Amino acid sequence: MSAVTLERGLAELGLELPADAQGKLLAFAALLAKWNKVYNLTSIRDAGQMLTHHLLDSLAVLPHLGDIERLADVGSGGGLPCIPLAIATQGREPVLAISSIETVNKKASFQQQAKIELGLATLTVLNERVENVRPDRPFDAVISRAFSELADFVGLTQHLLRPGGRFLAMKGVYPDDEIARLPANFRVVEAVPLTVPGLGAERHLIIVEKS
Ligand SMILES: C[S@@+](CC[C@H](N)C(=O)[O-])C[C@H]1O[C@@H](n2cnc3c(N)ncnc32)[C@H](O)[C@@H]1O
Repeated sequence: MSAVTLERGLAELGLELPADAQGKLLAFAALLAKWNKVYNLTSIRDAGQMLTHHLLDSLAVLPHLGDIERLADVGSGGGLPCIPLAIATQGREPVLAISSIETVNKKASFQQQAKIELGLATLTVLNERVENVRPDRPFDAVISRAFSELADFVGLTQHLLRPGGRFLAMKGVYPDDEIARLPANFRVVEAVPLTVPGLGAERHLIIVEKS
């Protein structure tokens, strides 16, 4: 994993991160690579691809989160995008509290270990099915990456959101068919094309609101 490639990628994304963030991102990638053998966290084995396909891909959404204070990442697997986002927003004002929701115990345990090793105070890991999560306070936004099709995503997570809150779906090519299948009371308010450095594939952030 190249620190230079990461630095270049972050610069291409226009991201200025806290001083220790790059080191923590590289440490997270190393943890993923190490525990992948045991926990089967990702099909990606190559260190360079780990950087582009996971870290930079996760961070590409950061400029589009807005000034939210509470974010839930649903079906977060090995901690994507929540752990790169938590690393990148340490020390941010207002504080961004991120709850990671993952049903598979070994994946949630990996995230909990990464949270401790990387000192991510703003990250909470919930080993639950999203359907069973009842937050004390609703979230400003719910994000997911490779979780489900749009209609299932909004259906399974709408109980987490405050009124006016946003669903943020990280997708590849523009998902016309999935958007067409959204229930009538949900609408796409923005579809942001994302360019992930070194990825060479289409990415979109689909932002949905309940009307
Ligand atoms: C394809 S993985 C994607 C993981 C991660 N977001 C990523 O981009 O690498 C989907 C994850 O959703 C989790 N999942 C599936 N159904 C879930 C549910 N109802 N509640 C919480 N997590 C769920 C699975 O265990 C799996 O880890």
